[in-house]
Amino acid sequence: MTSPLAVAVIGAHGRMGQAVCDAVEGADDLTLVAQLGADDSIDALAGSGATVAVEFTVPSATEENVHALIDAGLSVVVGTTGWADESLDRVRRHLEERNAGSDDGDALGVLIAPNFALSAVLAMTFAKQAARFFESAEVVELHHPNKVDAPSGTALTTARHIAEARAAAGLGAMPDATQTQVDGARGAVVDGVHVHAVRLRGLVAHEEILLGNPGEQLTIRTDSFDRSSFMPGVLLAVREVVRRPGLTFGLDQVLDLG
Ligand SMILES: NC(=O)C1=CN([C@@H]2O[C@H](COP(=O)(O)OP(=O)(O)OC[C@H]3O[C@@H](n4cnc5c(N)ncnc54)[C@H](O)[C@@H]3O)[C@@H](O)[C@H]2O)C=CC1
Ligand SMILES: O=C(O)C1=N[C@H](C(=O)O)C[C@H](O)C1
Repeated sequence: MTSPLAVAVIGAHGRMGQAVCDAVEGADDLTLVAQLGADDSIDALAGSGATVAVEFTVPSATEENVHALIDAGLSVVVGTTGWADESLDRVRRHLEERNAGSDDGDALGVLIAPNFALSAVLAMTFAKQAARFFESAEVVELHHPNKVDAPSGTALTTARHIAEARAAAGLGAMPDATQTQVDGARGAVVDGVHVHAVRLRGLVAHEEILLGNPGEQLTIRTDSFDRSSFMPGVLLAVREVVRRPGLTFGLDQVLDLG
């Protein structure tokens, strides 16, 4: 029998961190060896035996944590939002330097996913597939009011995928004759796609992608009613990241949906 994969959780006292600790403890093939909070240094992992870290913290801390975890010799699964292209490039380069000359078994991986819920991953995939067939597309994300960032990482990724698909299909700007009377009335604009953020007590994490043509509409909707929805994806990522040297962005890559 192979020994369980040793997992450290960074941001362990947060909403997602706590759920991840419980999920890891409930998995026969994983063992929880460290739980770090905001006041702990990554150096505290020395001697823990951790092979993989799961990182759910805050956008302002996540990149620094990931570099420190690579330096500490761990593969990393990241759910924290706020990843710009330049940050992803820095992590990709760091991994290339760290993995140069390593045996396959020693090479490190980092898997960053804006959303680990299967329904959300599929919604993003379907939106990307549908985008080229519609004149109009807008994204509405709806979350609990304790969320620190807007728009959500999922909505940003969805909008970017829609914009890429439209550009590849040669579609121009979307029809929109509106003159806004109040700043922000039409939401944020991400690569030409309008994105609207709702914060409402009682919600967890939800997104609607609205696609319109003359006389018809396609609505793609994903709802996470509970943080348990993210756990199968997080655990899958933990098991996969040790087999995937380098940077992987999006759970769709692991599910062969990319
Ligand atoms: N990818 C996905 O599927 C999901 C991603 N998220 C994202 O995960 C992040 C965390 O979300 P929540 O758990 O709801 O937030 P939260 O606010 O409940 O938890 C964040 C935790 O990180 C801790 N923290 C802050 N700086 C730290 C540092 N330098 N080192 C260690 N811990 C630190 C905080 O003290 C807090 O306990 C957000 O960016 C959120 O958007 C949330 C849900 C699903
Ligand atoms: O903060 C949250 O709760 C969530 N954050 C992620 C995001 O910003 O996309 C994923 C999910 O929407 C929940």
